[in-house]
Amino acid sequence: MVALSSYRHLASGKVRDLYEVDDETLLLVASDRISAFDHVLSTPIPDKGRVLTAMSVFWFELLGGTDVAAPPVAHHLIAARDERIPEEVRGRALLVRRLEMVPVECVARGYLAGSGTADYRRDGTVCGVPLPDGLTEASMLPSPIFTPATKAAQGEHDENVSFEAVAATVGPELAGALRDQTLAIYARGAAYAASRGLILADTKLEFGLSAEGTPVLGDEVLTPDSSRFWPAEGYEPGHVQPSFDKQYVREWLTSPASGWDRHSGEAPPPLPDEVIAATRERYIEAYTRLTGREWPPAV
Ligand SMILES: C[C@H](c1ccccc1)n1cc(-c2ncnc(N)c2C#N)cn1
Repeated sequence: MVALSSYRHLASGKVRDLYEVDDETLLLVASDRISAFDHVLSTPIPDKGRVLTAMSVFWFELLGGTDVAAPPVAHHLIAARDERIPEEVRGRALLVRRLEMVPVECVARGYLAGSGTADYRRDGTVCGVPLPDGLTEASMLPSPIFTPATKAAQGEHDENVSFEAVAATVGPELAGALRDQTLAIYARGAAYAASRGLILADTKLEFGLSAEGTPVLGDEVLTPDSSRFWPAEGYEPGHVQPSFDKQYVREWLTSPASGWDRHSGEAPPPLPDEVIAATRERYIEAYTRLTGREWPPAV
């Protein structure tokens, strides 16, 4: 049995780690860590890594399948079960093909939220895309838009950039292909989520390049960490929507019970057991509602 320590550690994000298995193969590990208000919390959410990994696998299979309605999406997933996946991370790690990653955060938005709302309020556009007057927080957009960003250093926010800036960086042909793939994947994810009573407000995808220079979907896909999921019941534009997965965490951290001031710059306090348990249940509910599969998945 191989140990995780036998793989070279390549990178760590807020809640994920990346290791080298061999020249062509990487191990993408999802931790149980959770971030909120730009802090990685000190209390993990049991099973969060496994649930989000299973969700990515579901989407890779759906998008990469031979569904006649849409061409299969090229992606980096090799295996979710493999003897090269160490026991200690089994179920929350994916064997993926090493790609030459494109340095663009490929974001699609069907609704106005987060930095999209801030940009819109400033000048009526998001990433240079003009939007109609009169939109508000959580408004549904006339049609989904591609709003790329450049990856910021850890702890900083990504910077929204125009399509033209992406074209200047990677060339107009690849920029167009990234936009088309991002919007196509968002559309399929949003339609599927809607059929399960969930709104996919936006998502962030990362791509690498095939030998022919075409986009290959990498990273995690359409998870609550890379996307905003809102319960369709209760959707109402005009205010920040409850996050499907992090609402309990956010409400407790901003309640007097936590004793924490989110604007203090101090680290948040540990979460109480009942918030941890309720959040774990929300991740499992997101998985079962989206996929229609039982939790835990059959081994
Ligand atoms: C942003 C993300 C990351 C994940 C986990 C921890 C820190 C960063 N990342 C993914 C790659 C990457 N590189 C080459 N081939 C690939 N197939 C992938 C993927 N996925 C590089 N960085």
